Amino acid sequence: MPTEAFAPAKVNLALHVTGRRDDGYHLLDSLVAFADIGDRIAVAHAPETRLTVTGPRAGGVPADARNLCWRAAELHGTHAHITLEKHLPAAAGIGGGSSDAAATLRALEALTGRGTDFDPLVLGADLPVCLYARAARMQGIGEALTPLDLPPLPAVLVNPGVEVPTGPVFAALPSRENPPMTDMPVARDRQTFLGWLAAQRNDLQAPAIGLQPVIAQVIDALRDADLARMSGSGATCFGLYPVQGAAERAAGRIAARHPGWWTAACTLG
Ligand SMILES: C[C@@](CO)(OP(=O)(O)O)[C@H](O)COP(=O)(O)OP(=O)(O)OC[C@H]1O[C@@H](n2ccc(N)nc2=O)[C@H](O)[C@@H]1O
Ligand SMILES: Nc1ncnc2c1ncn2[C@@H]1O[C@H](COP(=O)(O)OP(=O)(O)O)[C@@H](O)[C@H]1O
Repeated sequence: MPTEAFAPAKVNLALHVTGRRDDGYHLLDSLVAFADIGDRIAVAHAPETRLTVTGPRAGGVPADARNLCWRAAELHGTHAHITLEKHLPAAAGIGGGSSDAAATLRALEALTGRGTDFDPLVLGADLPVCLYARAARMQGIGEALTPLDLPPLPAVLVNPGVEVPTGPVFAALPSRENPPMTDMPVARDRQTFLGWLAAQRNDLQAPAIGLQPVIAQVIDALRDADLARMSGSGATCFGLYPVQGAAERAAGRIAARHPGWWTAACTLG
């Protein structure tokens, strides 16, 4: 019987780059939320590690040891047949590979009863938050997490179909020492929260637009949202809407105008 796990899309609602370590990794101050859409993982015992990638976004995703799911299983020390049903675009700033690896580890724990006994950072800076899989403030290079309660946020995610590798976007930052997020208000009603969020930033947005100018068109396509911003190192952008129906209508409009883009309505929280 395979054991299944959900790999939700990760969205950086704000992402401040506050410094750089001696090893080149950047210090972050980020508000991370998770969507109710994502990839699906199933694992079953097997004589050796095997990966099958299926689903609408399987194209181009490696099905070998380059895949973070495969590496997660090897580090867990379990031979498994992993099935990855890919719904999220890859190299898109929404943690596809990291969330898949985290879901693989959750599924392997359920299958074997054994947890993760290695430092998840070896699989990437986004692994700790993707293992947590709930809204959090993320600091350090990604290892320091503070849990948060967010109001449910109806949203649209839009990706223009260009892959943006993370390293080159960090390398294109004009400044590596920027102010951290301001203190989040204690009241977490939607209006107060959105007012605060609008005053935060994604420091990777301008360098990513420099590398892929189409990202500016994506933000423009989301101009009727209460707030539109890029997630992670891009190119996926999110727009926040007052209610789910408004998000679904906006997603429909954007998909009709830009049939080549990946567009999805969801709720973040
Ligand atoms: C930028 C973020 C924000 O959540 O998201 P994505 O755009 O990847 O979704 C993450 O920090 C990405 O995490 P992850 O994708 O796991 O990155 P890693 O594989 O560890 O690193 C890829 C490359 O990004 C740069 N990097 C990453 C994280 C960090 N704190 N500082 C960095 O400088 C390094 O050049 C590194 O070689
Ligand atoms: N499970 C996976 N899903 C998608 N891409 C993966 C996966 N494992 C490894 N990769 C590789 O990692 C690269 C970054 O993908 P991804 O983790 O989705 O990006 P990001 O870090 O921007 O969210 C891709 O180009 C792909 O080749």
